[in-house]
Amino acid sequence: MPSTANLHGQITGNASSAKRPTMHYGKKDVFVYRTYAKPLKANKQIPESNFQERKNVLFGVDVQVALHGEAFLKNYTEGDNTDLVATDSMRNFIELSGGKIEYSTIDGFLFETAKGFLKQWPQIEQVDLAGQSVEFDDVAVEKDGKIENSGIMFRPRHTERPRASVSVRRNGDDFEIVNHISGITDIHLMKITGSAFKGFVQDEYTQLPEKEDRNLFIYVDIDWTYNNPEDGANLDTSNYVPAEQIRDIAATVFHELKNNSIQHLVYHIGLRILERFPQLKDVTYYTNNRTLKEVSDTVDGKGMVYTEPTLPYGFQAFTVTRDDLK
Ligand SMILES: O=c1[nH]c(=O)c2[nH]c(=O)[nH]c2[nH]1
Repeated sequence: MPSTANLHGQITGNASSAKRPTMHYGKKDVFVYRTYAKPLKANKQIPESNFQERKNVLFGVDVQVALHGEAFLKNYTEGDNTDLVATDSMRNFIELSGGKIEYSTIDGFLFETAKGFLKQWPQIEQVDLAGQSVEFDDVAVEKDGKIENSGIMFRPRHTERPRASVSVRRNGDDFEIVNHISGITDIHLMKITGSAFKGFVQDEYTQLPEKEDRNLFIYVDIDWTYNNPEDGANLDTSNYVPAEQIRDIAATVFHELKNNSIQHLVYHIGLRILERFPQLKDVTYYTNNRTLKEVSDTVDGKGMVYTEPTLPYGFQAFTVTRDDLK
C-alpha cells in the first residue's frame, strides 16, 4: 500500500517497496509563511467561477513530512542512530525551502521540497509531504475615500483551505511521484430551499420524516488527482487546477440541482469538475451533513426558524471517475 494523506492531511500507510507494514517517521505542523510568493493564475475561465488569480502575497502552509527507507531500521533494532535524520532537521529543511523555491502552489512547494530531501540525504527512499493552506484574506480598508483591499493587512480564514500531498521515491538518479493528491477542505455550504430527502428505506428503525424540501447544510472536503501527476505538482502551473474553481463549481452545482440527497448532489458536482478539467483523473468527496434542525415556521408564513443540529453527524465518501462521464 503506498502511503497517502488521509482526510485530515495525516500521512498513513507505507512506502510501496517496504518489507514491513509500517516504518516511517517525521514531523507534523511545520508552519511556513512566505510573503510575496509567485501569483497563481487561472489557466482558463469556466462559467461557474470568476476566479482569476491567487495573489500569494501571504502564502501560509501547515506541512507534515514522513521519511521512509530501510536504512532507518537499525535506529529501531540496534539503537544505532547512524543515518537518522533528526525530525528537527526535517523541520529546518522545510522552513528554509520556503524561501528557496519559486512556487505558486502548495503542490509545487511540496514536490520540490520532497526532491530536495532525497538529494540532501541519500539514505531516504521515499518522502511523503502533506500540506494544508493557512488562508488569509486581504482586509478591505479606507484609502483616499475609497474602500479597497489593504494589500498588506490580512485576516485569517478558517474554512476553504486548499491542500495537497505528494509522495516521491528515489528511482536510480531520478525521482518518481508515487502519489499526488490535490484538494480543498471545509467548504461549508447551505442551501435553504431546493433539496429533498425522501423515498429512503422505511422500517422499524426509521424515525426521520421524509422531506419534499429541506434546508441542506454540508461540510465538504474535495480531493482530486491528475492523469499526469506532474501537471499538479510541477512549478509550471500551465495545467494546474486552482482549488478556487473547484469550490465555485461545487457551489454552482449545489445552487442549480434539485437534489434528492447529498449522495446525488456530490455525484453531479464531481461530473461537472471532470467535464471542465480533462486533465483530472478523479474527484473524491468527504461530506458531513450539518443540516439545521427545524424549530418552527415564522408567523408571516414565509420563513422558518432553525437551530444547530445535534450529534451524531452523517457522512458520505465517494470517488467520481472519468468512467462515470460515459
Ligand atoms: O442527504 C442525505 N443522505 C443520507 O444518507 C441521509 N441520512 C439521513 O438521515 N439524512 C440524510 N441525508
